[in-house]
Amino acid sequence: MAFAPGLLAGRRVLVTGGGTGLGRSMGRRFLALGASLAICGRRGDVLDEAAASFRAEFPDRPVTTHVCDIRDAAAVEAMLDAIWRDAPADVLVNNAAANFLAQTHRLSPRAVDAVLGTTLHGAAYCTIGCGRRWIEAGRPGVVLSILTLSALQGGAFTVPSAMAKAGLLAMTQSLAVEWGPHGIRLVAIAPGTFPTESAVARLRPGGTDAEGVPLGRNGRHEELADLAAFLVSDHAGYITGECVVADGGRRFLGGARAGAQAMLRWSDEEWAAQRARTPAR
Ligand SMILES: CCCCCCCCCCC/C=C/C(=O)SCCNC(=O)CCNC(=O)[C@H](O)C(C)(C)COP(=O)(O)OP(=O)(O)OC[C@H]1O[C@@H](n2cnc3c(N)ncnc32)[C@H](O)[C@@H]1OP(=O)(O)O
Ligand SMILES: NC(=O)C1=CN([C@@H]2O[C@H](COP(=O)(O)OP(=O)(O)OC[C@H]3O[C@@H](n4cnc5c(N)ncnc54)[C@H](OP(=O)(O)O)[C@@H]3O)[C@@H](O)[C@H]2O)C=CC1
Repeated sequence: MAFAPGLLAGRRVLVTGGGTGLGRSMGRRFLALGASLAICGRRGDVLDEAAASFRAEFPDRPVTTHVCDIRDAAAVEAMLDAIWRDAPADVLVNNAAANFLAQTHRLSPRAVDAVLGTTLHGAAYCTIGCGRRWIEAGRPGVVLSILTLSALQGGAFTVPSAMAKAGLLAMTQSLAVEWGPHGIRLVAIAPGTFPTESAVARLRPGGTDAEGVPLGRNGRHEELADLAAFLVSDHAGYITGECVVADGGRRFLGGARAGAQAMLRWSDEEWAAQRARTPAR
């Protein structure tokens, strides 16, 4: 473990979509670092299985589950009321999202709404609900939103997701100003490829090689979880409105000079040949 075991001791963290994938990996890390955890999602059986696994590994750490479709603003309010009845949350992680590959000109209105409803509106309902409670109680708080590279550079064939994640970035930057005086921080992570069952099935039907990643591999869940733990901890207490990219350098290669991708695979001999071809002054 990279951090002091008590890094998040006493913190209550709500992770939306915390029953699967990256949300589950982050929740597990928060528990290991001393936090208590609330997770939500639409499928109760998935949440129960994740909670049972957490409790088996961390028997002294409180874990609660909340069946909630975050597209429904009233359901989000009911969930937050239930959490706050126990004790106020300190950290919200906007992780739940919806996405699939599709040609944009063929998307139906319901398809657009399915992605925006969860990824943008749902995260907004959760953020505003937590922020209002923190401000009314004079409590500090942290909101971490999980974005994607497409929030920064667009995302062909996942356009509603790119639009929603760009909206969350704008929310992060805007509320860092508006809520800063209340002691509320907003931060974000834009992950590259971190294989999960759901993302592979929806977005990489051909599997996940690390083509186009300068570091030559996909991200590991523990790397994202460690970054998330740092950002929500007091060690990041002066960071707000920022988005940290964790992509193995992928976006810089995308914008790199022509041929850079092939040059990554050049041997020492090919580099020597290139050196020899370079005219002296
Ligand atoms: C490791 C590999 C990763 C590679 C990453 C690189 C790629 C780009 C980076 C993107 C980063 C973002 C990643 C993620 O967000 S991963 C998380 C993905 N997880 C989820 O999406 C989970 C939740 N998703 C869902 O529940 C469903 O997929 C859905 C979004 C469809 C919502 O389900 P719901 O039951 O509410 O909706 P319906 O099934 O009724 O459908 C609603 C309308 O949407 C249309 N639809 C559904 N699927 C598609 C499709 N594939 N193409 C086009 N349209 C689709 C459906 O037909 C409905 O519309 P109509 O009623 O008009 O027919
Ligand atoms: N994996 C990757 O490589 C990348 C992932 N990301 C981001 O990371 C996050 C997690 O993705 P990942 O773990 O791969 O995917 P998952 O599909 O495993 O995670 C999505 C979670 O959100 C929940 N969820 C979906 N819709 C709703 C809803 N309407 N209300 C409540 N919960 C909902 C799902 O549970 P349920 O279906 O039970 O509701 C699920 O637990 C997402 O924000 C994604 O955009 C970003 C870049 C790359």
